[in-house]
Amino acid sequence: MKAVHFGAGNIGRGLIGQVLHNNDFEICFVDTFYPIVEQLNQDNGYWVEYINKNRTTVFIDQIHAICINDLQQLIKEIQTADLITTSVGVNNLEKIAPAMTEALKKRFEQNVKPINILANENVINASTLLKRAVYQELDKISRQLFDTYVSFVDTSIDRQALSKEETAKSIAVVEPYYEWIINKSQWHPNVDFELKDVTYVSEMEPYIERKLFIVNAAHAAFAYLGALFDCQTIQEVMEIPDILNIVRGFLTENQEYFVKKYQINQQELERFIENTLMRQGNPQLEDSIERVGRSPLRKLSTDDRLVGPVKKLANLGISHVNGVKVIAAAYLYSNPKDEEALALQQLLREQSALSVISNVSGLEGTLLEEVEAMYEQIKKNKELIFQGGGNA
Ligand SMILES: NC(=O)c1ccc[n+]([C@@H]2O[C@H](COP(=O)([O-])OP(=O)(O)OC[C@H]3O[C@@H](n4cnc5c(N)ncnc54)[C@H](O)[C@@H]3O)[C@@H](O)[C@H]2O)c1
Ligand SMILES: O=P(O)(O)OC[C@@H](O)[C@@H](O)[C@H](O)[C@H](O)CO
Repeated sequence: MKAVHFGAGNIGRGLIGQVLHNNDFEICFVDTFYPIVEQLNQDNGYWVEYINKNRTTVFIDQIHAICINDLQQLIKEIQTADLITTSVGVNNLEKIAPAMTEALKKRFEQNVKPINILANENVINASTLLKRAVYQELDKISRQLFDTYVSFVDTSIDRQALSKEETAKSIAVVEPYYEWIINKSQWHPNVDFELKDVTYVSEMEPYIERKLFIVNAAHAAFAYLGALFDCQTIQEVMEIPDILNIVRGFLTENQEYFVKKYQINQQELERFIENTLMRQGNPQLEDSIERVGRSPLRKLSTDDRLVGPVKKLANLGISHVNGVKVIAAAYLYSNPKDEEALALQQLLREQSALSVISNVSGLEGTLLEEVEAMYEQIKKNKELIFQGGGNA
């Protein structure tokens, strides 16, 4: 079988490519970054290195790659594909939609075999977002074809996937742990294979929310609090007890939401949180604040990992004091190499904090005032973030 995967970056190679390879797929990677396309074609594969004691490596073969602007080749690849997957970053889904749509339309001129499309991005319902972008490209007749033959299947993926350069080659570097959860209820009824080594569920919401509001929430909290105190890596931040305290408090607050909303067992959640913290603090990892804190406007948006859970807690009348601290710290994130961080700081120079927080995070009322007050406070004196009964 053949998969066409958009995005040959860290998780594309370090998780999706590897799992599909273990499912006997040949993979065509599609990317905008020519050097990785060239490398994959030169080697007909790539190396994955595990972050374990022996630094075990595995070579993933049956690989080739194309550039996304090579539309004729993309059409050929999608013509014979059994599965389409992505991991390009949420903000790039709209950018891949036109080429993907064009190639699928051509496929359906000759081949009406149904196909599943799985967008694997850190956002709630990434495939549904991609579907929206694809359908914007379609006229009424094509929509009917796509309704019949394409299923957009939401997923949640979890693995800390980095990469390193060795002898001018990019090697995927991953923790052994991973989770790839797929919404079975969206799987096309006439596609007769299932993937192994993944988890199928019938309801996606609790899983993607748990991933985003615990795993990614913790990560982002470490990144933005760490940046405030001039740290370089997540592992370095986790050595600071007062910061660890705030993040633990934030996760304990978020845990309450899961208990209330999904009646998930408290002890099970506590184990999940401890396991997350252990994974993120893995001393063999060196995960930069710059990577984990990338795109702060996305991470501060209304349904994402920081504001999403805090809004829900506020609506339920549950304590969210640590969440407010983390959001305020995120608003102070500045990094000249990150376009969104630059844009965020520019906004804060041009407008009042109240109006920026309201526009970027969609907050209003008391919660908006709480975040703004904390932002102003720690902007004057960052040590104040450790005051005020912040430990949940
Ligand atoms: N790295 C992780 O640990 C991890 C874990 C879980 C989920 N994710 C999610 O997976 C996605 C990818 O993350 P990553 O860490 O692999 O990022 P990355 O930057 O390493 O990889 C993204 C790849 O997509 C390519 N790309 C960008 N725009 C494109 C376009 N228009 N067409 C084709 N290719 C394009 C880039 O060139 C790059 O190779 C993100 O949504 C991220 O949130 C990452
Ligand atoms: O990829 P982002 O920018 O949404 O978030 C950065 C990290 O938190 C993320 O990549 C994690 O490492 C990953 O989601 C772990 O599964």
